[in-house]
Amino acid sequence: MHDTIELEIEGIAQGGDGVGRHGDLVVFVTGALPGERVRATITERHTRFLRATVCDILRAAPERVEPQIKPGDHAPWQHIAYPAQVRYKGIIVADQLRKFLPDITIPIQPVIAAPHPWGYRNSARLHVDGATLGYHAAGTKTVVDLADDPLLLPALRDTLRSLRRLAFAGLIKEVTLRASATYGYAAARLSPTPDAERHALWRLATAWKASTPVLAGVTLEDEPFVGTPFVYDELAGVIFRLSLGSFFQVNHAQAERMVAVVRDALAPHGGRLLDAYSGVGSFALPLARCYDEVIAVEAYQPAVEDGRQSAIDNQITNVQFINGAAEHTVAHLSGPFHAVILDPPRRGCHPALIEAIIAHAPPQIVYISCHPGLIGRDLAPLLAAGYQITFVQPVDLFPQTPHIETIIHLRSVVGE
Ligand SMILES: C[S@@+](CC[C@H](N)C(=O)[O-])C[C@H]1O[C@@H](n2cnc3c(N)ncnc32)[C@H](O)[C@@H]1O
Repeated sequence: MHDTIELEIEGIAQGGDGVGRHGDLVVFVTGALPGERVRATITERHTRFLRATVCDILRAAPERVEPQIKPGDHAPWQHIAYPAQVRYKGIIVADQLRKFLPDITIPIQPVIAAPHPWGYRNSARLHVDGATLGYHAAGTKTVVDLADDPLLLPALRDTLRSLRRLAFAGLIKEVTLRASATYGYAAARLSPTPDAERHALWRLATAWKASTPVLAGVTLEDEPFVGTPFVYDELAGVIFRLSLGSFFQVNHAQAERMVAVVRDALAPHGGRLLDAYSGVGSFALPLARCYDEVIAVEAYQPAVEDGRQSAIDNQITNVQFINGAAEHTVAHLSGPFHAVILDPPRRGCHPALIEAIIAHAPPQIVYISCHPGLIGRDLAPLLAAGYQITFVQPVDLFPQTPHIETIIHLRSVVGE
């Protein structure tokens, strides 16, 4: 039997929970908003804090709205009006920076809000359990059926609707979808169950493609299977070839804005740019015209192949893609670099990469974080090496969720 407590919610935490107090303890309450009084069920007890989940809202905040998706794990902030989501994301970034860098006054720009708070996602990864097709419930492997997902672009909603009409049970355990935001079509990747027969999978993929006008192809894992294995999408004036497994920002409109922010931040351009964790070259290729040479380092081979092919397709000749782990590769590159972009995955930058960047001593660095809690850890050695933050620009790539993308520009003040 879990205990319940009543409390006032006074703040918002990294990760999206409301924050209140119970006696001397801080309480992180999932589903609660600042300004609310709630009754909450305690789910975890620690020495200095508790975790809890809202069970009754005794006084609702004016920002609270009716959720669109039930159950709601897939869009954990959908109960917050969109302008308040944007405001809270700004507060979270500011709090995290203050926590890790308390002695530095940091200019934080207002969060760039998304133009479409719903219907923006260009990719999805769904799981299959028997005849249930859906997403994992938060922190579990339980597959929750979501008849329709309003976070997705229309091409993905159509593609999923037609898959639901087919007999996929027992054949597949996972489906990855990618849509082209520019051209309005999709491709899919199936992960088969161990017992699935190839011919049965082929019949499923063929029937799915034939009954879905916007579905251009289906791969079996990474193997081309039916139709095209690629999606083409245009970003910042470059047409990208995208394999199903390559990273590409899920929110196309906001990805355009990110490229513009990074390009403007790095002006004046010229010389050599290093794009570490480059993916398919979402920054490297659009910025190629601003530099004499761009070196893009990426660990995932299919993304490197996509990047190289996109460079050829777009007649970009001054970008070199290197397939390798950035932490092993960058130290061996010959410099100088006039600017560096660091856009690591959620776990942040490898310390060996930060060391290698410091050794190259580029005058400017753009660090892009998708985890505000790690910004301080990754930036501390750069600040100690003589870089200063010139500005911080949060961008909302993930409406209806507490995830935040933050662009940080640093300039070397060594020798100034
Ligand atoms: C957040 S994504 C950024 C990709 C790209 N900058 C973009 O905006 O599309 C991080 C990328 O880092 C790659 N990656 C992960 N670990 C890596 C490593 N150790 N070295 C190089 N690349 C890595 C991932 O495959 C992914 O493409």
